[in-house]
Amino acid sequence: MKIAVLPGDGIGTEIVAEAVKVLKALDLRFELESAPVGGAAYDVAGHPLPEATLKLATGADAILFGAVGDWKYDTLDRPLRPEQAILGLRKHLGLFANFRPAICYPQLTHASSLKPELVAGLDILIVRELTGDIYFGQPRGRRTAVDGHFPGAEEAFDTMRYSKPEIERIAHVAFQAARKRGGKLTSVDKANVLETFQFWKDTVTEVHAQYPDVKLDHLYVDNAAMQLVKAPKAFDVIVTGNMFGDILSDEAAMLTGSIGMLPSASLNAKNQGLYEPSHGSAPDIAGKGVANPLATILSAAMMLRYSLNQAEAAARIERAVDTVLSQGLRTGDIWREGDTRVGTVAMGDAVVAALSAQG
Ligand SMILES: NC(=O)c1ccc[n+]([C@@H]2O[C@H](COP(=O)([O-])OP(=O)(O)OC[C@H]3O[C@@H](n4cnc5c(N)ncnc54)[C@H](O)[C@@H]3O)[C@@H](O)[C@H]2O)c1
Ligand SMILES: CC(C)[C@H](C(=O)O)[C@@H](O)C(=O)O
Ligand SMILES: [Mg+2]
Repeated sequence: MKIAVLPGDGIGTEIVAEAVKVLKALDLRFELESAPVGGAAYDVAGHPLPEATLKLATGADAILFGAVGDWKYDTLDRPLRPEQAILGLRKHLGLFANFRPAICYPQLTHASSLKPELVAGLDILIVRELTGDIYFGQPRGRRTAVDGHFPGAEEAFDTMRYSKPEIERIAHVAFQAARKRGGKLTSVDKANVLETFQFWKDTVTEVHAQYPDVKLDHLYVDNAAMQLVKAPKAFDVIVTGNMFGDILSDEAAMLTGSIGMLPSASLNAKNQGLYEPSHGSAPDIAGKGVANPLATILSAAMMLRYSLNQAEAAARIERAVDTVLSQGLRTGDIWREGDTRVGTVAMGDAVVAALSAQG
């Protein structure tokens, strides 16, 4: 089993180091090989996704990814910015199915942005389509407007588009996930305004015919954003497009206590996967040793389960995370009065200690 380790920049290097430590503490045989990506790769190789990094990722059984991006690269041409590395990996590897589970650990109900009773027992799954939508639609660019409110003015444009097979395959993934869970799927769209999302809604409805055991409902994205903070436990699985999924998953993260708690898995048709926390490189806290590594550690657990066929080892990591939270250990983002505040490394060490205590 070969794991490509791509820490990236910002807190990426700090959090991935902890996840690697946890993986090495398991009694498993795998080969870990690291490569620079994002700003770190731009700094040494002049490109955020160098050929060698892409080759390593392509040949690996799974990829453990940290985070990329920093405001200091914002003046670069778009193709050279760190974020293009993660977008490029998703596109090159066909990682269309992104799973973002928002689980509120019982120990963290008081760290949630919502009242504890609204999030106690929360366990929802966002299935985000990851290789289409306005993120990748062509054409895009800048030009002189020939019509619109200001003809003759400079304008910028992107294209929102989804093909039927793209919607069908993510719908199948989501229905199957819902079938294994609570049997309820909510498709989130903006069909009242956008043709792309009327097509999305129609297509998801058609695919539903193959999953009569799953209850399907549809919500407009603005209502979904509101319902997520009003009654998040009413959801089970949410399926949505690339951009809405990006936004709703950050919102859902705060229900669990912090964006530092939300792992993710991005899978392709061959079940090859890239595993990364849902958050970014957090330039505001990078280098300070305070970032929460648990989303990355939990992403490593998802990697063991989904790509490496090691469900038992995955469960061990999840139990170890539960243990450190029960011990009252908290990084700053989830710390509340009475908890023990720890840094990134101490949190990783505690997870390793909890693993060895399992025997
Ligand atoms: N997949 C990725 O690599 C990814 C994801 C999101 C954003 N980004 C990029 O990251 C950069 C920063 O973006 P942003 O600030 O909008 O989002 P961000 O997710 O990096 O940070 C948002 C806020 O959450 C906090 N935060 C994030 N992760 C944390 C953790 N593990 N522990 C504690 N606090 C944490 C940060 O300190 C910040 O206050 C941008 O360049 C953005 O494009 C990359
Ligand atoms: C960094 C950025 C391109 C990325 C996205 O928008 O998909 C991030 O926000 C995420 O959620 O993984
Ligand atoms: Mg995001």
